[in-house]
Amino acid sequence: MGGLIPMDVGLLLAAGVLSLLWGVTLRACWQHTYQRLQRGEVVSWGWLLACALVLGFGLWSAMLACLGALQLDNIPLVLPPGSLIKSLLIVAGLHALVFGVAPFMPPESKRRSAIAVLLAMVSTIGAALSMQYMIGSLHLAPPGHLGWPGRIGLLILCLSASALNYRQIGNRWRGGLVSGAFYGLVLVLCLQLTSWARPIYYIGGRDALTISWLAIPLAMAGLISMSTLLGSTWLQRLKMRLSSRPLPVVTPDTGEVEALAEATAREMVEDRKRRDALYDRVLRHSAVRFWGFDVLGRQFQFRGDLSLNEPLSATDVVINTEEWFEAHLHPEEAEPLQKQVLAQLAAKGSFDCMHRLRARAQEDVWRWVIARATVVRRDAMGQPTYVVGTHIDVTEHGELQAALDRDSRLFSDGPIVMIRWRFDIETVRATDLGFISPNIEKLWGYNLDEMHQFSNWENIIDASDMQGIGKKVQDALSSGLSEISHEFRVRLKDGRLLWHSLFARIEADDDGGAISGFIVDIDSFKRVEQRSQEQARQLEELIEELQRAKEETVILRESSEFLNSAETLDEAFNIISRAAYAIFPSWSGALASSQDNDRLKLVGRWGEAQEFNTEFSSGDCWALRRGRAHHFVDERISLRCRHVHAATGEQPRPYLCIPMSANGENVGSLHLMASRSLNKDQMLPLAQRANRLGETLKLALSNLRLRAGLREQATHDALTGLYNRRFMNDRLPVEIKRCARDGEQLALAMIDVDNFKHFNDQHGHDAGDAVLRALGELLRQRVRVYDLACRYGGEELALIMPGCGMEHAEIKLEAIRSEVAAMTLMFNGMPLPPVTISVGLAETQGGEAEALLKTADERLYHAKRTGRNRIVTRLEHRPPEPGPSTEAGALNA
Ligand SMILES: Nc1nc2c(ncn2[C@@H]2O[C@H](COP(=O)(O)OP(=O)(O)OP(=O)(O)O)[C@@H](O)[C@H]2O)c(=O)[nH]1
Repeated sequence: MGGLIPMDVGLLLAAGVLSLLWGVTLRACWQHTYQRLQRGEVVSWGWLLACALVLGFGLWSAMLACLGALQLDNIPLVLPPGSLIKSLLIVAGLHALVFGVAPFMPPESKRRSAIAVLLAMVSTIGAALSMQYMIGSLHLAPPGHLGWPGRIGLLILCLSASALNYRQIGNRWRGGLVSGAFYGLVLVLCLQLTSWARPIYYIGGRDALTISWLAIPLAMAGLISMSTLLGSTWLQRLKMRLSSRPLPVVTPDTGEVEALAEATAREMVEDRKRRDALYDRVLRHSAVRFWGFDVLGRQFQFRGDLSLNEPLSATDVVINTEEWFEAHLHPEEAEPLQKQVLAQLAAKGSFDCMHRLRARAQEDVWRWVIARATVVRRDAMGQPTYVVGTHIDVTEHGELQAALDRDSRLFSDGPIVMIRWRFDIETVRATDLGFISPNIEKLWGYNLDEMHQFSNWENIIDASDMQGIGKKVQDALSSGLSEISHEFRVRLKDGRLLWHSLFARIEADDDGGAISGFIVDIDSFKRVEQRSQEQARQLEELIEELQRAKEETVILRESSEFLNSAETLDEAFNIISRAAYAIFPSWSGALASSQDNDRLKLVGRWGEAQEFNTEFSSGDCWALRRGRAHHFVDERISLRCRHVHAATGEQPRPYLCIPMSANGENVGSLHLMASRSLNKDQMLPLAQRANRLGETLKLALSNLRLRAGLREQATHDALTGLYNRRFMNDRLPVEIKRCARDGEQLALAMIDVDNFKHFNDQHGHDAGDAVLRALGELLRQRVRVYDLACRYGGEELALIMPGCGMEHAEIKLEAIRSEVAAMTLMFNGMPLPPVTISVGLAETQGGEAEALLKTADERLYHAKRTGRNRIVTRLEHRPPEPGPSTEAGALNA
């Protein structure tokens, strides 16, 4: 260090120790002041004064250090050049430059720290330049120059001292090295500035003066910055003093001072208790506890209820971190929370976190807590040393949140669609969809944009269902009701059609109306309901069917009984038409009877069965062709009979055709026409019923035929179809008596074919039979309904004519005789010769049948004897006359 500082080891050590002591003092002063200010406590005037003095001393020393670096030995105002004290002061001042400024570096703000350092540098440089000017202008002597060995030695000295000092204060070697490096940099910069300034200084007084003007503002800036820092501290203190209660005036009397001090102390204790009580009450009701965490000591300090639901303790609780974690933290939370906290503590920078944890309230009772933390103290390297925070019990909030989440999930994911739309009061048409819950997309497949387009709703909700809702709204508005419910179908986006139900409230205001409510899917319920309704309907139908079947059975049984008693087909048809009308009450119908040549003719009609032709052949009806009931529903699925007609371009109503056969022979048919259109399913049970009717008719008609056949056989002659002799013998006395009772005559004609033996011999017995059949047919056709034509035996016939006298009987028989004589019969394709008949005619009124028969027979005999082919009404003796020229007559002649 040249001639300025002796390169003496003792001196260096002394300088180091002194600088160390001074730096520690300065640091302690300012740290104490700073911490008090941070806690909002009042800093005493003594501390402030001490800090100011130490800082001022440091600043002045810094200036001296700069001067020393400039080798300005001749500083007359301060100390003799080269003295030990001066040297020590120079080293101490340089060291103080860094540590004097350090307390003004708030740990939380790097920016403010940088500003403080900058200000210190500026002020130091300014002061040095300004001093250089002052001294230079006085002595005009070139300053000495500190060589590089001196500079390096000084730098090593400062680095060592600084590092030791910082280690002492901040307990960190790294911090010491950083601060020492900074210190050395400042020193080197000052020395370099001196070297640069020297040539300028030698130019002359005027230029030096120019530089001094530059130096003066720099020095002033340094002083102002220091004053500002000090002033702000003082102002803060003043502000805190003004806001606090004025301190009692201290009187010179010692006793009074003591009493006052005691009273003040008591008052302060009471005040502290009140504050604690208030603080505890607030804590108790706020479910908040405060805590502090000593990072280095790994201890928690709690202020408030440890378990969050037990009475608060006024005293603070200090507990080891691990113990607290074990005792109060949920096992699932401990590990992740520890990791999280340690990671945040290890990280540089701010520490402000919030997390949720489960803390033990009682044994097996856990409560959710939100923990918030912030760093309030850091070491010189900015690492957190003390963290404060709060624990807020959010269990209820958590439960509420969970409930809200559940509600929200129900709202957004649930099966209920919330909806609100506005509508026009007059038309009840929807005008605006105000709201629809977002779960609509999940439930119906349509997104919210699609739902907000009301025109799309026609595709989504059936028009009739929408009208139904509109009608409900209208009814509610007119009746003053405010609530509606309606079931309707929704077509989902995937095409499914599902039943939904709307439950809504109607509000009307000046702008129109609004409907708010919810829609739920009731499709499964609806389907079950529909199924049960369908089953109930089917059951009802079954019961109805059974009832109908029962009634039908009664009708059929009664009809069968009547049919069994019927003697003729006419009677049977009458019974059948009544039965059909009873079984098919709403149907119209027609009854057809078989005629000759496979033709059928309607013999009865009821209702409006105009579509059935009055005459048709059996081939026109599918039922007659197939021998079983036939039904027609419509042209697409059924075959229509030719005997059923309809207007051009139209098709007939559904109808049924039921054949009526007896012993394999069609005797007629029953035709029924529905009053309305039916489908196939509706028609099938009716067709079955018609089949049952057909089968019953078939049976009854067969019985009728059987009975008729037996009766015919018993009373009729098989060859001629005339009544037989037994019938005649039975009926003749009855008819004679009936006529006698009515006062009428009865005529009896005995008719015999002339020369029939010869005819048989000539043309064969079959030809003779044909003659007899033709005679029987002729008699049936020519006599009145109440006349009885009988075959008396062989070729002899008889005709009983009740209520008929001889005169009319003769006329009648004469006509028959003439017709027989003129009749030409064909047999085997060949004409047969004509035959004649002879007739014996007699009459009676109440006489005996035998006598009448005898008389008639005698007169027949007489006719034979008197020439045949004639009618004899009385016995008279006259010669026989030749008959007409017939083969029989010729033979007879
Ligand atoms: N083909 C046919 N012939 C019958 C039937 N019944 C009776 N005859 C015949 O009729 C004939 C009756 O003959 P007669 O009684 O001798 O009398 P006739 O030949 O008609 O002579 P007159 O009665 O005197 O004119 C007999 O030859 C019988 O066989 C019948 O049912 N069919």
